[in-house]
Amino acid sequence: MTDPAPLVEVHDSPELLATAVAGELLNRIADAQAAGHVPHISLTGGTIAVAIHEEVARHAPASGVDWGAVHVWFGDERFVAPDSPDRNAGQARAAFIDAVGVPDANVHEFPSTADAADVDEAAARYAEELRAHWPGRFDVMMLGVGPDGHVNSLFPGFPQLTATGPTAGVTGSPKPPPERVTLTFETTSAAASVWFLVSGDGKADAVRRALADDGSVQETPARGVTGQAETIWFLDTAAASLL
Ligand SMILES: O=C1O[C@H](COP(=O)(O)O)[C@@H](O)[C@H](O)[C@H]1O
Repeated sequence: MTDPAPLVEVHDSPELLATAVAGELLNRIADAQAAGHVPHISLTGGTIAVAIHEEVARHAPASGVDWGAVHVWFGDERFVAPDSPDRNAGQARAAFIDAVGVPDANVHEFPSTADAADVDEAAARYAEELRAHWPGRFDVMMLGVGPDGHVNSLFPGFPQLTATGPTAGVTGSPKPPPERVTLTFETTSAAASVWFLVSGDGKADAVRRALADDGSVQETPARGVTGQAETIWFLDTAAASLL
């Protein structure tokens, strides 16, 4: 079976993009729960992700979502202190997780520098977390995209692009902070729905390269992720300007 062709949805502003994605995410979670399923979602870090998370918090009360029956994962993490403002998990907690009340047992954070000696140990510990608590499928995986085409902490030309195993440690990241931990393509390939979230003209060329008929994953890592059921590119007009 071939993966379905990616869909592109363009919104007039980053704010409208954030509201639309948040609404769609709440609908997907509520629908999955109505069908008797416990959804597992994977979050991304980055600017537009925080705006989306804040919209999730704003619309959560009317959504009918049972936050006690949702599992939250992270696509990548900066390997920093637990209270560092750089932590993707800390940003997501502040934006919506703590406000909506997902139980701590269902929030699967990557280890921080307080929990692991180095990025490789942190990656191994997250792989163990996946083995223990993940059903082998994400309902929705949200992915920010860097101007260089990176997703999660999978950077152009870096060895993690061909790593085997579910997770990988990263050192010398071109985007600070330099030490990170990431899901690999082996794990991102288990997402039913992959949603790319991209805002701003600084990302327009990365979006163009990712959606072009040809090109390489080594140059544009975003080309390496597709959803089993759907792949949607949620863009604002600036990010879509070179399509
Ligand atoms: O460092 C990261 O960057 C990307 C994209 O972030 P953005 O601010 O350019 O939108 C993000 O997807 C990733 O999770 C994060 O660790």
